[in-house]
Amino acid sequence: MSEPLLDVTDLAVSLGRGRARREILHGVPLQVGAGEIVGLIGETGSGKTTLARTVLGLNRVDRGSASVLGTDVTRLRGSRLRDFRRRGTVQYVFQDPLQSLDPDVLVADSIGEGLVARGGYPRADVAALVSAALDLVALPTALGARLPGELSGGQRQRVAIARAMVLEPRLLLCDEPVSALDATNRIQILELLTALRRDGGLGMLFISHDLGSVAGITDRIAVLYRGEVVESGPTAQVLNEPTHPYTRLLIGSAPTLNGAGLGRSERQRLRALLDA
Ligand SMILES: Nc1ncnc2c1ncn2[C@@H]1O[C@H](COP(=O)(O)OP(=O)(O)OP(=O)(O)O)[C@@H](O)[C@H]1O
Repeated sequence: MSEPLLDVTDLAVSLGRGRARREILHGVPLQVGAGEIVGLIGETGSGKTTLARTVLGLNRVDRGSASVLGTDVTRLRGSRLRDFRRRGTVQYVFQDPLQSLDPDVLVADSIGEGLVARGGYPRADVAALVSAALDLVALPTALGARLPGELSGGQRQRVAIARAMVLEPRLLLCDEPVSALDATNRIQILELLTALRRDGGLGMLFISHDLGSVAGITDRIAVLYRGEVVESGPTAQVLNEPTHPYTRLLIGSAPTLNGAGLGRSERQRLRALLDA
């Protein structure tokens, strides 16, 4: 890999106030290269979203760094952080597209919002770029005249992706982007994300609790367990030769990945190993 798009080194983050404050990430390493899709897999509460939010500059860190194209986002404050966000180099796609789409704002205006905030685009250019972004996610321009509530779940997720892509990001943080979708939409959105990566140097961090849904599209996988990356490597290697009990448990719990799945006693044995 040449210089990584995202280079996270020894990242430690604490959250919460007062006596409830505790360390969530304990020295995490993670890299995403240009044109690469990296899966960040872990159970609920393992710290996946915390890591993504830190890459957006939303969390203070205890130690370590999170560099995007050589800029350590964790050190940016005030106007430098606002400039970084406005540039749109890193974009976030949520599990629930309604988190990024205002229900009272027309789809086209939602998609164009980031361009307007960036400034310097005549109205006609915004409209053309919004139309191109809708086309990129295989939606008709006419759909821009609707409200998010007038779309299907799959269409809404496409709009959320268009809203991210219109800013020509270099890195897309996809946080469980298909978890709320039915099987058909899930496959279509995964295909769309794979195509977006193919067409340029876009890197993606694909966050999921479900190894099965990311195995097919990721180049590499990092397994996050209780705030630590316990295993990482090329996807095939992680799937075929898992070294950590938690990874073995994940693979065993995804029957589509290994045929039969793990028996109950083997699952119990691995859980006991983890709890030891
Ligand atoms: N603002 C906050 N203040 C205190 N604790 C927090 C805060 N945000 C998250 N946490 C805690 O940090 C831990 C990690 O949360 P995070 O959302 O990063 O996990 P996750 O792996 O993304 O989980 P999920 O798959 O359920 O989204 C959890 O124990 C959560 O309760």
